[in-house]
Amino acid sequence: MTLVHPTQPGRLLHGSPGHDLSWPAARAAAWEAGAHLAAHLPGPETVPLPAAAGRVLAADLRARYALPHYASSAMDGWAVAGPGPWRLPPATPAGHGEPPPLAAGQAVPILTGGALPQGTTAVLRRERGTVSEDVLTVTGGSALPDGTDIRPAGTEAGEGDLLLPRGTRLVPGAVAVAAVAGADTVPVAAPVPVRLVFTGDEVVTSGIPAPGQVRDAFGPVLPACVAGLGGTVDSTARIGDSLEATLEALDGTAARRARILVTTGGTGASPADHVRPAARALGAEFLIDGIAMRPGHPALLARFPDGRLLLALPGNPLAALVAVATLLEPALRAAAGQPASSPVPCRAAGDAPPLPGRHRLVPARWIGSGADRALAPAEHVGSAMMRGLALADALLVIPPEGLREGADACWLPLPW
Ligand SMILES: Nc1nc2c(c(=O)[nH]1)N[C@H]1C(S)=C(S)[C@@H](COP(=O)(O)OP(=O)(O)OC[C@H]3O[C@@H](n4cnc5c(N)ncnc54)[C@H](O)[C@@H]3O)O[C@H]1N2
Ligand code: MOO
Repeated sequence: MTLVHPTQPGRLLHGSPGHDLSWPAARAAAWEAGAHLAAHLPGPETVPLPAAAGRVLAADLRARYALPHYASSAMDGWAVAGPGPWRLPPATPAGHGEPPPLAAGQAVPILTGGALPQGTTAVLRRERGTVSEDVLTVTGGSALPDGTDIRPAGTEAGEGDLLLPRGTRLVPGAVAVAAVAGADTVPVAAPVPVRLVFTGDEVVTSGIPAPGQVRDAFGPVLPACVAGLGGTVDSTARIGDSLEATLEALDGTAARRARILVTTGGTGASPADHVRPAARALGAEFLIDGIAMRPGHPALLARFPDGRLLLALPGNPLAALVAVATLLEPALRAAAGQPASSPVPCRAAGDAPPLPGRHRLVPARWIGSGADRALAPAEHVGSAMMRGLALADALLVIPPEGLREGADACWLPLPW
């Protein structure tokens, strides 16, 4: 099976392809640019826990007490002491309060999560017990080993255990563990304000596009990508293909509030493409001026004199999202105080011919299982196509020398 076609002969590339940065070097440079930005952002702030979702933790979070902090019941039923049968106190309702101690041969009703009385040796779950005249027995008479359905204190964490390292993005599970561990407020990294600028006279945002028009693939998705990587969308703009509009979009009041500007389209060298000329006119330093990768080679990373980063994504939708995974992911993660991510080793399903000097990133899906698990490139993965990416599990990274069926390869997570 052939994964991708080799370079079409005679295909023109933007700029001077010999100067495109290699894909690994581009990722490293994007990380460095983000880390440089982070060093110039305001320090961490403390926010109430309910406002912390999506933010990045600025200090290690430790358990303020053992989890659970008291021995508790894992089931609704009875706390029992010693071997049965057990005598029940008359008409004691199950509750969550501190119960009186149990002597051997006694039992008391208990609820899931309830504190166990001192002396408890096991919990008998409701459906396994029979009560007759205040005497409780195990239904069917089987034994109840000590420790059954007891959650001992500290089984999940001891007091002071590290639960979330600094740099963790506070996804719902992380917020929940912070809450159960006793956090009321958390220190989070300063927000990284991002401005999104969508270019293109031909781009329409609703309905059926006329011939020559395209439906905007980026407006509905880039905010989610930015949030998923730890950034905050501060403003958005939609502009036509003019230099004046591009200059204003990159340097107006809203643009100056942002620390990272992300543009879509207009990265080429045609008279309708204004991102590079505008960046140059504004004195930007080009950190990455094209990447030796496919798709997405015209992507650009530049720094304005005031330190703001410009990340220019190519207009072709798959190219743009591959550039998000290649550049925005490391840059924004670094700026937001998260650790670097690295490509993950895997096996590739199928062959890919060499493409000298260029990495290829292909939307791919997992096939097989166990030792046969491998990433197989999806269909519909042309640079202007979204169908393959839509159902992909990952981006398969094909090195310039290509891949043989079953060869060791690596993958990048999708940037959301
Ligand atoms: N002569 C050459 N032409 C092109 C080259 C080349 O090397 N030489 N490279 C091609 C590659 S690769 C890419 S990628 C694109 C990059 O184009 P631009 O960044 O300048 O983007 P545009 O020209 O504005 O648009 C390209 C394409 O993408 C569509 N587009 C733009 N915005 C959106 C959007 N919001 N949603 C969906 N689609 C969008 C646009 O309509 C065009 O079809 O250049 C190639 N050309
Ligand atoms: O290779 Mo372009 O960057 O078509 O997508």
